[in-house]
Amino acid sequence: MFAARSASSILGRRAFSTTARLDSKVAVLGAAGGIGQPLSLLLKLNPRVTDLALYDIKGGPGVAADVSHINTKSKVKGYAPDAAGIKECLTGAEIVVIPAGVPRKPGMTRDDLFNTNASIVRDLAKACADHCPKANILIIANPVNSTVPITAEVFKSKGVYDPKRLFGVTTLDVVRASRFISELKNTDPAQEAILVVGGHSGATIVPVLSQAGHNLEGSERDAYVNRVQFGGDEVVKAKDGAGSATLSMAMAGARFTESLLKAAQGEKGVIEPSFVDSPLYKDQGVEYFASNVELGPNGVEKIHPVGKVTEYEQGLLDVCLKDLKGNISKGVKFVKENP
Ligand SMILES: NC(=O)c1ccc[n+]([C@@H]2O[C@H](COP(=O)([O-])OP(=O)(O)OC[C@H]3O[C@@H](n4cnc5c(N)ncnc54)[C@H](O)[C@@H]3O)[C@@H](O)[C@H]2O)c1
Ligand SMILES: O=C(O)C[C@H](O)C(=O)O
Repeated sequence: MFAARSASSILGRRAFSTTARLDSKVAVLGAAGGIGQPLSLLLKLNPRVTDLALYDIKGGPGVAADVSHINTKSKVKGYAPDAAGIKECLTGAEIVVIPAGVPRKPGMTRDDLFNTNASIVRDLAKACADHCPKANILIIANPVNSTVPITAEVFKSKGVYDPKRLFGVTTLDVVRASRFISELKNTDPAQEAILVVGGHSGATIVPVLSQAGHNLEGSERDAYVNRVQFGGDEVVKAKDGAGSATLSMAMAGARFTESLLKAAQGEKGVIEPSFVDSPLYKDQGVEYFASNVELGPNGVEKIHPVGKVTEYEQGLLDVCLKDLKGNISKGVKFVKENP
């Protein structure tokens, strides 16, 4: 079990169980990409995953052959981009993780990816609705604030939408928020649980530091919030044209998948932040919102409210809600106009 122990230490506070009680097929769409490859590796190391199905428009079978040599029990299969390939890949999947899509280059916003990624996600969502309508769908492809509504609209149009099973993966924002505060406070980042709410881009990412008992003031607070909101840009800039966060995102995606599997296998009290179809701000016209979500055997079990915020955090939330509304309606409109 060397591999499993290594993975648990990679994932910090979330240690893997060594006993899987159910068959759990996980499919990765975009498996040969910068995120897809390390994510597939981490999923191969997770004993809760019994079948790993790896699909990409290019290179899925190669990644699968490579990962399949790792001496953990799960079966691995790679799929080529044809109708039979995606059908077989998705059939029986309990979880589908979607990092397929183009990443940012310096100077771009996530919204600049919309024109390319909207149709990629729409088409993959159609395949999921056709071949695994009851699977939990985890959207990593950006802009998440729009690609989640796109997926929902596709599922609605096919009459199989279950709001409890669609998740925008915002875990990386929480991972960053805990890491960045630990750098300021000299604490163990694995023990820091900073709530991050809203969405997944710039001003829609709202860290609620006050609830974690940390008090930052003035320019230090502003710099912290800015770093959490624009952590993705830090990586895009450092990679200098070679893409965006891949390794930290793979860790975050593997952590979210592990949490869903734990909850599906009966563990109680599993909570992860996620961008979901949420009642919290529907009265303000915001249909999807990220907050802490308790996971269960049927996906979303309970959506936690944001809770008490400071006046400063409320100001961040107000800006977030305005931006989110536009991002969401852009995704909805796209599917209506390009079904
Ligand atoms: N949610 C987050 O926190 C988060 C974090 C990092 C990156 N991302 C996003 O994830 C996406 C992927 O990033 P990356 O660095 O892995 O990019 P990448 O270009 O390295 O990989 C993308 C992969 O998707 C594949 N692909 C493209 N179209 C496809 C299709 N129709 N079907 C199947 N596969 C397809 C490509 O062949 C490629 O292998 C980007 O949109 C990026 O912005 C999101
Ligand atoms: O910044 C990006 O474009 C990728 C991702 O959304 C991130 O937060 O790292």
